[in-house]
Amino acid sequence: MRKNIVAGNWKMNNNAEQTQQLINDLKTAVSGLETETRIIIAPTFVNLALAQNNAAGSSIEVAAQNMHQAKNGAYTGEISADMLTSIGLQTVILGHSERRTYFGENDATLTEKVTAALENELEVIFCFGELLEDRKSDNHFNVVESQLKNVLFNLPASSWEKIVLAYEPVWAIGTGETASPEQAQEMHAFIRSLITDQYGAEVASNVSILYGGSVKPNNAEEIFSKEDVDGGLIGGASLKAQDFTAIIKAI
Ligand SMILES: O=C(CO)COP(=O)(O)O
Repeated sequence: MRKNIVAGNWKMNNNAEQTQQLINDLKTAVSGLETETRIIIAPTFVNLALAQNNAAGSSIEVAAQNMHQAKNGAYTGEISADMLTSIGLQTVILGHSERRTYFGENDATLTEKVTAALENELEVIFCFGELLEDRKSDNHFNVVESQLKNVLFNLPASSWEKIVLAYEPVWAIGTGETASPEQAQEMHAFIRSLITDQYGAEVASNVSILYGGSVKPNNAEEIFSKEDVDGGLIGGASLKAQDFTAIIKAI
């Protein structure tokens, strides 16, 4: 079911003490909020169980930033879907551009990861988006279309209940440069039209499509006001309780 979501991707930030502190601050900040918006935070692997314990009883959900596609085995340093679900997690972020750029993840690996996550009944926040050169060469729609088709469009329609999309133009991540609300809406409408063509209007209208890339308290409201933008995946601004809360309130 399509829902507004504000998710914080903490990336490689916050040690155990900082994780506890930020969650405590967030809990206080969101406790009085009358909101239907789902609030998700994605701390680093080593602090997931701690975060899960700290967030218990609040409206804050905890997600992982990544997982390995194999069930288990000789993959030093990796984490499986089963390990995530075993500590009560329900959601994993997959396909972030930093994973693609620095760790060589591609459509083939991501297809395996999405399949493994869904087999373990994890919800997937699937990230994708074009590079600056793609946008400059007017190739951004083609890039996004192939990223979605190659990984997600072989899934059965029923799997889409467990998919959240996060459009993150790479040129807007951590740069302070956001897509304009119009650029975000244009791409989100295009994404929804692709899903309509492949799966029909019902599936398309039920998918939450988040925007990510330099969302801040001062631009969130305008971006979120667009019809096909169902919230955001927030990096830097999710590391401060006050900023993250302001973004949640902007929905
Ligand atoms: O990558 C992002 C979220 O996954 C966005 O990061 P910033 O909000 O820091 O640009």
